[in-house]
Amino acid sequence: MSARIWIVDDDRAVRFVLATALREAGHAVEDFESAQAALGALRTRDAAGLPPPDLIFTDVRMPGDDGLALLQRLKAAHPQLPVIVMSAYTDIASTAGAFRGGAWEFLSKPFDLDDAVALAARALPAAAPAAAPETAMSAAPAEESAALVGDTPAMRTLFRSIGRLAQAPLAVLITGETGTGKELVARALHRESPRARQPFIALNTAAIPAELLESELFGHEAGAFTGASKRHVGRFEQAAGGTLFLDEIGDMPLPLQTRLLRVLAEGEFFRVGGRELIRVDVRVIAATHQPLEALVAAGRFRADLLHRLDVVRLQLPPLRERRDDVPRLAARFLAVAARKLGTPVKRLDASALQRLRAHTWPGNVRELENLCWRLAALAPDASIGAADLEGALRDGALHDGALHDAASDRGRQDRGLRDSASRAGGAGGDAHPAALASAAPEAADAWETALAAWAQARLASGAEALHADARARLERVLFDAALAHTGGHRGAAAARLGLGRNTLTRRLGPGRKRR
Ligand SMILES: Nc1ncnc2c1ncn2[C@@H]1O[C@H](COP(=O)(O)OP(=O)(O)OP(=O)(O)O)[C@@H](O)[C@H]1O
Repeated sequence: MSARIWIVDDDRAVRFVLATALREAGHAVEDFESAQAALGALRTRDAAGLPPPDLIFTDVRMPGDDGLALLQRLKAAHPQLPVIVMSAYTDIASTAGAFRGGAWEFLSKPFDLDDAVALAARALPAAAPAAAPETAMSAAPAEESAALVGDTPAMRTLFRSIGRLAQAPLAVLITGETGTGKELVARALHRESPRARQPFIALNTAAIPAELLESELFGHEAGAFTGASKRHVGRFEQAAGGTLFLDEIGDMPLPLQTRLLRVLAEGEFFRVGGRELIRVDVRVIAATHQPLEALVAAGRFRADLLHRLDVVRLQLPPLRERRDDVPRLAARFLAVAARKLGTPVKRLDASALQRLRAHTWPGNVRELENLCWRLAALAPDASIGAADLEGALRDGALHDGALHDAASDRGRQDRGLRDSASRAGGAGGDAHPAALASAAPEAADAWETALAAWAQARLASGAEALHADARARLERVLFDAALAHTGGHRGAAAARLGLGRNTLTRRLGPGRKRR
């Protein structure tokens, strides 16, 4: 099919090669070196009663009006006109900006000419009506939008998908190994969506004890169960109007899966112990490092829930499949670490980069991030060589669980620690899990993660007197464990705990049976 296609780009070489390829494909092509020139030509056609071109390719960064401003004007005058936005800047802010403005497709530069011609062929008959530009624009500054680092083909494809998906209110399932950036992607989807000004609420299903999960998700009324002294607003309600990110969805207990499915289908629910029907508009983004199909086959995950969550799937590639991103990720992490540690920025020399390229990264980007923090804190010189890496990689393997299959659990623990550190506020927010783990290896124990999650949940729900509550729970667990160990013998249990017998007895309270 022959069509009238315009190309707008200040780069003459791009105009030339693209126009030539499109002409060879049988199209009538005109090219313009600026947005103003193209708009002038469009006005002339409009005035003469001639139809607009069938398709426009435009670059983003050009002197004068940029491609996104051009897109806006084109869409205002001719909403049906398909526009393909081209750019070397494939960050999420650019791709999302293009799709938000109504772009038909985003073409990363440099591109393959055959791909560009094929894209044009698809755009011409398909020419779907463009989405109206959203009024609720992202409030995030460009720098923050670029938080997801990557320039490999896999990441460019991902950024394009994020830019496109952010506009659609579809359920998204993010899959990928631990540490590949699933949560970061979920945040980007939210930040670039029309919901950006509403809350983004994350819940790590694996980090919350199963018995607390239901009330965490849906809230509870005062008196709903022992210990529920006040009404608690669940994550669904907290996320009203925004996005709820359910991480490690594969770990959700089956009964709760059933409840979640019903809520997703009906858009309404009762708080635990409540009678008031709560309606909320929430976009759910789920993530998992587990093969959910296999869990379905094993009867551990509901097939119908999978279908509801898995409307669109984003598969994040492991770092070993995009090793070209390692240097820029490392540079970013070293810079961030230096800023937070207040030290000069360190750099990896060629030998170090080569060594990192050879690494298999079982802990993915998180492993690299932790390594960079260790190096920022511990490497002796500003220039980091391959020799400096050996110790750090070895430590990392131990701390990140990279030598074992524990990478995913460790990842969760790291995050639990970081969350609790950052919620502690002030300088604590800058403490990095790797630094904490190096200082006190036992700090990464799972129970601290669970405690952090519990504390966060309680704080989020407005609970007070947390310390007393936590201490009571800690003691109960410790006492029970020690008593179980000593066959219920209080004296022996107290001795093992390093407490006096009377202290133990007093703290156990009158309700406990003696031995
Ligand atoms: N492309 C990226 N650019 C910059 N930082 C990244 C990128 N991907 C991941 N990270 C960083 O790596 C760490 C792990 O990312 P994230 O928590 O999103 O991974 P995840 O896949 O959700 O992990 P898990 O499966 O363990 O929950 C985070 O600190 C995140 O900021």
